[in-house]
Amino acid sequence: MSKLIKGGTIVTADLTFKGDVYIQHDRIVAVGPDLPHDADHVLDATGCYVMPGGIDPHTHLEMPFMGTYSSDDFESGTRAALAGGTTMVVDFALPSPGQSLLDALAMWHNKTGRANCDYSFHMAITWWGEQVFDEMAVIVRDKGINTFKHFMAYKGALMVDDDEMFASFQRCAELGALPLVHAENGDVVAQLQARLLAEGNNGPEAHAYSRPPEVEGEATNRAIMIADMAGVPVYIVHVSCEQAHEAIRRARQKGIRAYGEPLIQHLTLDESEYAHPDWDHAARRVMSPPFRNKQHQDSLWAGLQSGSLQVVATDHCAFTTAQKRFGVGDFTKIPNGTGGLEDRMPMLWTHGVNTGRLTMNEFVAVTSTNIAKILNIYPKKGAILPGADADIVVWDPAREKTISAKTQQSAIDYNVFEGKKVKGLPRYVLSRGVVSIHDGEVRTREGHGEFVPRQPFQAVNRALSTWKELTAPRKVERSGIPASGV
Ligand SMILES: NC(=O)NCCC(=O)O
Ligand SMILES: [Zn+2]
Ligand SMILES: [Zn+2]
Repeated sequence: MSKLIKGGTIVTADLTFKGDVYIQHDRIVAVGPDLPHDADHVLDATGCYVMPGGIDPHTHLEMPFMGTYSSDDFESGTRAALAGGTTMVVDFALPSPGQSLLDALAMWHNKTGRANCDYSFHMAITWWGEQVFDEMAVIVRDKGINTFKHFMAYKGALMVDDDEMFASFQRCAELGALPLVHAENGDVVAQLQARLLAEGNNGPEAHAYSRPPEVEGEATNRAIMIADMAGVPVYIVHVSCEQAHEAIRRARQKGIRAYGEPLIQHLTLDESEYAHPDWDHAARRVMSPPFRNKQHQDSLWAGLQSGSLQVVATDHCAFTTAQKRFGVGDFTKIPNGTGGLEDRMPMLWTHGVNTGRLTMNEFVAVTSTNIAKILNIYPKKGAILPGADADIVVWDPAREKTISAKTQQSAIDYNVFEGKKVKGLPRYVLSRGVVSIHDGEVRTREGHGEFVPRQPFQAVNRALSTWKELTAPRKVERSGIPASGV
């Protein structure tokens, strides 16, 4: 079965040119001007940009969290992803304390039977011991996972301490894996939460008061310094503020390989949402870190423009209004998380490309190609090249809509972007060659999604260990040692 995407402008992370894309089965086989018309299906891309499908490296589908499960599963979540131009998601396998990493991974694989697009996993390190140390090697060498997530927050649940993090980061360095970090100082958050509650501050706005930017900036800097001491690169998820961005920027200027991932929510929504008089409105926007002010947003945009931040994700972790109401009277019980999978690409195009904050090529870089390279799956993903998977979005810059929960794919009953107008939407979305969005209509295929294995890193980890070895502390050999003074 062959397909031809005809008459569009191909936009990649580094090139923009007129051309067609020829697909056979699930792969791109040719890219260039005026390719032959003999394909089984021709998709008209006139007036459109033909780009690599988006990759969202941060989702929590059907995640057990705060006494409930996030409400989008791998079916509705990947359907929402495709509707918005995202053709691959990377979710998190979360072992419970004491649980084998391999058992947790098997549990997460069991959730994916109805996935509509390709997916992969990060493995979370939620506890530490010899078993975890040993199983990390199996995860990397046999299970196709090269990233390990560490939560510095959620004290008493997912949080790990510095000791555990340093041990795990060193293991990542040995295995050619990349540590990911949720950087918030969980001890300080816990104290601030208790103080706010004691003062009678129990509404959703107190969630934001309990997680000021300093909590994130301190933890980000600590994670980066620990990674540097362990001799491993580090990827900071959901960077929301200048303090965290500044720590990443400063580290990068010193040659440290630190990556930063802002979310579309933090780029486009601000803290005023928590002051809304409607409790539900504010609680639906409770996530960690919380939304910030305009200065922090400007910092994140500047980071994407200058390259100090590399990836835009969603952290899609969707809870219904009924679930959010678990926290009426106690903001610490509001399940943390928001949706965004369907809206990431249209919102970033509208607020990034249409405003001149991002070029189209930068858009492709931060939604797809950069993370494909960081995760070691480029050019299978994140590229319009012969041999690449046919994960493609045909993007119509003139297509418009107003975001509404009534028309969304996500299973929840609201949308944090409700009422926002977007200009720039998919005309077609192909998931490994399957036309899943056809002229805006959803034609996803349940079970089509496949696990994408990822090989351990070679170049960066090897370069870092070579440098660490060269600069390691060495004993000074002395010829004459004076006798002890006693
Ligand atoms: N971000 C959030 O509030 N919920 C999802 C879990 C996490 O990433 O911290
Ligand atoms: Zn997080
Ligand atoms: Zn997350």
